[in-house]
Amino acid sequence: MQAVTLGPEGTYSHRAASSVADEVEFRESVTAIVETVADGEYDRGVVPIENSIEGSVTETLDALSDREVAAVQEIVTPIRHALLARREDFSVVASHSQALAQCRSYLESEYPDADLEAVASTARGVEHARENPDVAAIGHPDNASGDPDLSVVAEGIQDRTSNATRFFVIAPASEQSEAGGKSSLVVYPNANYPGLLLELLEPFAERDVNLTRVESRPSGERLGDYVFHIDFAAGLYEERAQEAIADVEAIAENGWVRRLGSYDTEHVLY
Ligand SMILES: O=C(O)C(=O)C[C@]1(C(=O)O)C=C[C@@H](O)C=C1
Repeated sequence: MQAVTLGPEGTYSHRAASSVADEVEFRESVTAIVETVADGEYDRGVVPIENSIEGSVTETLDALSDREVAAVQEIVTPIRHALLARREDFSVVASHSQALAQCRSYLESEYPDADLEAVASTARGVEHARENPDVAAIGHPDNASGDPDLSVVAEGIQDRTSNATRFFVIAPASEQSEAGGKSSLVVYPNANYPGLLLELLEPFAERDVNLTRVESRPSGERLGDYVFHIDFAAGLYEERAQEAIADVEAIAENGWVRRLGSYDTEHVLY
């Protein structure tokens, strides 16, 4: 199967995508990946959702509320970052903003004077480091293999050894499934009153459905107006999930509820 993910070659997304697809193509942004899968150009896309240190990948959440796709699998993978450079006296560290944030304490203590440059992906940062000896990159250590000019200056530089990122494997909306141990919803209530969030969550608590994540993102419509991303540990085939969603739909009657579908989790090591 073919999948599209964040490029260029060598990103963590590429590694995650390789576990579900034998052919991987690249795009420059998560939004472009979600768009191309929503349009049916690709059967599968792989996008980062959330990191154990830095939290949600907000561009992904926003793309998932703007476009209709299905989440058909969840991939959880440990993230062990390396510092890659042509020489040890660099002045700039380039990487994806998530990776820079995951190594914040290390960079502050070891390279307090370095300028941090956020680029489209870790592998894009590696390209900069290859081209410019003043630049070091944060990425997977294998990005240095086969390149005699690029060395691994340090390994395991993430601020916690438990660092892990969760990815969604996405598919066109028609492939939404009811089978799986977890499910995701995006809810826009288009309302704002005391107790709204409590009301949205109660249907799950009442039916003993465990919520695994609740995230709010600004709707962009007006200040204080939110879209909620809700993940829970039940399949959409289950009566308790269907009933909870029916309640949520009634509360969000002036807005909308998008089902990303149900999926299982795969833990990938590399
Ligand atoms: O830049 C990459 O290598 C990516 O695949 C993106 C990404 C992310 O957005 O979180 C994926 C995993 C790591 O958490 C760091 C960066």
